[in-house]
Amino acid sequence: MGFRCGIVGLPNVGKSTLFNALTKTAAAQAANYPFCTIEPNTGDVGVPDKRMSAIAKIGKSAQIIPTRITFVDIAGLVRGASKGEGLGNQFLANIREVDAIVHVLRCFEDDDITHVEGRINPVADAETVETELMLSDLESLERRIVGVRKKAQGKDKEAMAQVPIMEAVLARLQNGEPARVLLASFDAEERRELRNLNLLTSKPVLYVCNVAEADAATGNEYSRAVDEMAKKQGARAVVISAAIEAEIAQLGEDEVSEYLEAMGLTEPGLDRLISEGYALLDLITYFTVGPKETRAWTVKRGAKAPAAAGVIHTDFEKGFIRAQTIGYDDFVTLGGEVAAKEAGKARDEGKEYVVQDGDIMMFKFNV
Ligand SMILES: Nc1ncnc2c1ncn2[C@@H]1O[C@H](COP(=O)(O)OP(=O)(O)OP(=O)(O)O)[C@@H](O)[C@H]1O
Ligand SMILES: [Mg+2]
Repeated sequence: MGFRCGIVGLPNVGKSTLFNALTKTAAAQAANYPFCTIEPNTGDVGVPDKRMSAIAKIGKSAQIIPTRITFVDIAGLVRGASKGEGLGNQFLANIREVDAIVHVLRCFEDDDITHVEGRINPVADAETVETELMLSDLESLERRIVGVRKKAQGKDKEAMAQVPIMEAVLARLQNGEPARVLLASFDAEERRELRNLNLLTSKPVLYVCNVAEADAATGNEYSRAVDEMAKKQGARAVVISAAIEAEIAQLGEDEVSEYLEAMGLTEPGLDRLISEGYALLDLITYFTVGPKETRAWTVKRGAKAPAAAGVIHTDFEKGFIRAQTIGYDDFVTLGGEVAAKEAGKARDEGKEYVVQDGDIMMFKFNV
């Protein structure tokens, strides 16, 4: 399955440059991982997590294996995409299949690199793309609601629950607002209904300001304008120079820190991008520790212990008995499993336990 972030934006803004850097870095970070069959523009990346080295040191693990998420490099969109312009239809179909959107905005000036609108204005670019997504949602909802209303009149329970959600979204879209603005006021049930509609504008968004190399450390006037816009939407934005990231991806491990320092950076922008993408997907991490490896596993926030066990193996979920659980802070402060047990900080958790980010878990199961 895997959780997927789609890289979206106007043509020629740096999406593929970023994607290539992402996937190259990933290969370097976890070379011991078997490579799954990968479609041309889909790539798995390891999620950097500083907690893992602390755990591995205490657990004397021979290896560190990060958890992974998937990035999808999607074709550039142009004005009119929702009416099939450019690669519009395919582009929109590709976005429908991702869980979250990484929206790349051109925030660098360079006369040699064509901008489809002939000027640099990332906020207007974001609106152009968002408008196409909204138009596409609007068209699809207007089409679907006719049938659902009919069913609701026939007292179909599912349809009766869907109609008010669809109407609320339609009202927002007609007002030029994306479906995601409704999430804040929706309860869990309404959110599920909204998610089931699988609209483009209900997916969470992260803005990436692709700046010139010289602006990577500080951002620039363009990225600050994007920041403002993101804040108003309750979204987040990161500043990255895809050009720098592409450069870093070519370097050897020992050259990276020197290069970063020369650029005034403390960490690769990609690490931040991956972490933000992970947060966007509403995922949390738990760990397993042993002499062989310290390993990170991903679950949806709110997942219970058996489901978490099932991420490792379906048998762990089917035969779940209990999970020995140590909080990350306890594990690190006390200095490992034995000490945590002595201090009474190794909890036996049952089927109803909601996994917390950073938990160190060991499952007891029986098949
Ligand atoms: N931060 C940057 N500074 C300068 N040039 C950049 C930067 N980021 C990308 N570029 C350049 O912009 C051009 C377009 O990049 P890229 O092919 O990655 O765009 P794209 O968004 O994938 O385009 P398309 O939608 O057409 O696939 C490339 O020549 C790339 O080197
Ligand atoms: Mg591209």
